[in-house]
Amino acid sequence: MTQLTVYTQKLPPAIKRSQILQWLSIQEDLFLWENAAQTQQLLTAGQVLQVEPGTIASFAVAQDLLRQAQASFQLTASSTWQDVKLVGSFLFDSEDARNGQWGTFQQGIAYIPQVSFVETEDQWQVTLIAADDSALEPMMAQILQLAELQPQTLELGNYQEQKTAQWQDSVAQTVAAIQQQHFQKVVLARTAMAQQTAQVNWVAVWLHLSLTQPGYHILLQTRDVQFISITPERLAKFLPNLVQTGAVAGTTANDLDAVKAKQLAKQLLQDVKNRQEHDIVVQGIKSVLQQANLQVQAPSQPQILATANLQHLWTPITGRGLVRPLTIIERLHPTPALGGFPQAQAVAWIRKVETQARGLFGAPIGYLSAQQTGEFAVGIRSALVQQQQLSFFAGAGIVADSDPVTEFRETGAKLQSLYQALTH
Ligand SMILES: C=C(O[C@@H]1C=C(C(=O)O)C=C[C@H]1O)C(=O)O
Repeated sequence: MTQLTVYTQKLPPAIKRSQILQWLSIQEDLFLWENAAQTQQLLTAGQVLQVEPGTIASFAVAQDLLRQAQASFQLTASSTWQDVKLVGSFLFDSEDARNGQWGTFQQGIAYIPQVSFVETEDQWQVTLIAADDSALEPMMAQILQLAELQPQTLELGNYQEQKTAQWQDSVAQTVAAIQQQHFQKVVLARTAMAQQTAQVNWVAVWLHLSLTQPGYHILLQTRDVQFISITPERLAKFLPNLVQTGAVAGTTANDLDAVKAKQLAKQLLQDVKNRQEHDIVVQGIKSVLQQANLQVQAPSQPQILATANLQHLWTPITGRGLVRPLTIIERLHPTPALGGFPQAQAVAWIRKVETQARGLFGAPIGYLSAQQTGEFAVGIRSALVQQQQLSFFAGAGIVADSDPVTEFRETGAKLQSLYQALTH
């Protein structure tokens, strides 16, 4: 095997993000990521090290890719292991036999990209992993000459949500199972479909989301299949000896009128059912961190996390100590915000009552450097795009006193989040 070297350099200040995006839009295998605070961006193209074909991108396989990278890549004076990143998305439930419905993404996806652009604190840098750096200067020259990419919205038709009666029945069945004490909480997902009526540049759509929507902005594209998300939810951010995670669960509407929005937030903070739903997630996450021997800190009361059309209860949670990122992710996922509690029983129930495989929906999506720093979000407010067809997914936490009609409305609003954001 040719020796691969990690070349990192600062970008010339004249290069604009919209030119990088223009260049990316003519590349293959894209991973575009921007955090919710818009302080970090990671935009990548190509793959240099990937999971063997036919193998599930499990947490162990991902860890092994990073190990292989460290064993075989060479650094230069200006690059560090921080510049070598694994990107991708794991599966929500790798045991679901129906994941084949997700085509290109049926095994999840994890790889080390060939070219990565990273922005931290207003400074862009590029990393190329290759046999030599001869491609780097021509690439910079090409990007500098490109026009700025303009944002694009999507034209969608034939929007159809999963049938009401069928879904409300599954909520009622779940409530009954909870009342019989099989589990305390289960998150049930609902789907919607729509057709793209015009061709679009997905990088330009991602740019539109980045310019108009709160939350993370994530696009995964491989062989003309896309997974796109504007999730508000962090699964975990990893810094040396620190993991920052949190519980996002409990939902109400948002409102353009600030007074009304505040009123809705106040009601949500006082709502017994939502607080209970939220608390199950807080306890679930805390106990995972404690079992990993981390020192856990969290405020005793939730705060509000707002998206364009919704408001959620949110409790930030940190763990300090010896952090092994992929082990933490493996244990956290799915948190009771997406699976339920207890975890194994909830996931088995989801597999039984939901009509489709979740694939990447609700799964950890993000990046991790060879220095074990990085961040994973929870892939909600998301859609899979296959041959002009978009499949949207949304879930709601079901507890003992959930009402099927209210939960139906909540999933409807969540399904609408990305639909509205893509088309307006
Ligand atoms: C499952 C989703 O959202 C999750 C469930 C929530 C809830 O039940 O209140 C809130 C935020 C998310 O953790 C989704 O948006 O699809």
